[in-house]
Amino acid sequence: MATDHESEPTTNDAQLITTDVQATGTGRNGEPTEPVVTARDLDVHYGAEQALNDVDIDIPEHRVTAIIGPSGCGKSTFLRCVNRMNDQIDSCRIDGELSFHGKNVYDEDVDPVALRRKIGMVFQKPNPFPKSIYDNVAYGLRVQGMAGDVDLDAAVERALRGAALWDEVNDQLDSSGLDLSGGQQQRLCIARAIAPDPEVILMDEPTSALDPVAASKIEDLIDDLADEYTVIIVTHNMQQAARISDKTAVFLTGGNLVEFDETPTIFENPADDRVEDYITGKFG
Ligand SMILES: Nc1ncnc2c1ncn2[C@@H]1O[C@H](COP(=O)(O)OP(=O)(O)OP(=O)(O)O)[C@@H](O)[C@H]1O
Repeated sequence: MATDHESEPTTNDAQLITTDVQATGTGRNGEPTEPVVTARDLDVHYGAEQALNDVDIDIPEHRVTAIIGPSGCGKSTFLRCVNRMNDQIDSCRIDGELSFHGKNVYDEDVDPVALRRKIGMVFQKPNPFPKSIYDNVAYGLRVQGMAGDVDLDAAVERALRGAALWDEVNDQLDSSGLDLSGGQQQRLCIARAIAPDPEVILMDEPTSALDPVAASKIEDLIDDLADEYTVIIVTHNMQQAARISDKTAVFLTGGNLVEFDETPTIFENPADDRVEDYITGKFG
């Protein structure tokens, strides 16, 4: 599948991408990787309430990064900062830096719509539109003004294959997306997110509304997606984080990121006692 890395950047892409970022991690194949999403001194407030406190993190490309922590510690807030979904919350104030390829996404010259083409999102509850399966997947391309530039049928098929749904729906593309099972609906939402060929996919508890079989299919899919995309997933399920992620970030109360490391290290040998207490169930 052709990726954005291979295509010429558009003006909007150029506003988002700089190359002055150092390689800091290693990918699944052991090769050095660049951070794709970086936070520095990131503070988020809703009115007077602080939701994130001085967060620093470098999220590597083509890996699955899990964000875990107790309820209210700021996991979803962090995720929403990455593609500026918090813009829609009037009381939300962001200080510090949240960068995508070294460019602060909150700079005035960043277009949030172009940013969200590069950084797609999948939510907790499957939320297909009351449209056909085909139109659900084509939606992202149409809204981004890309539908005239690509072979739409091929792009829809590629996204449905990428979301491991094509074999189940290829003979019913005109049926409503709402008629699919919950797990299929969530894979349809993943197809919708990957159709515009983003670099990063944000997932906010994408399996918590699904039965175990459907959840397991999504977990397998997330593993495959990391070959092509950088995945950042918020999950309440620590076993899930341990199963599917390469790196894990642990946020604790007060919106503090207390530890970020390779997932086996976090679960088997965390540096911070509070993380050990949290993952062994002593609190949270
Ligand atoms: N739209 C909002 N308006 C005001 N306060 C908010 C808003 N969204 C979140 N908060 C507050 O910010 C803090 C962090 O919330 P957030 O949803 O990011 O945490 P979380 O770790 O994702 O929680 P959960 O695991 O329960 O989903 C909480 O105190 C929450 O009440």
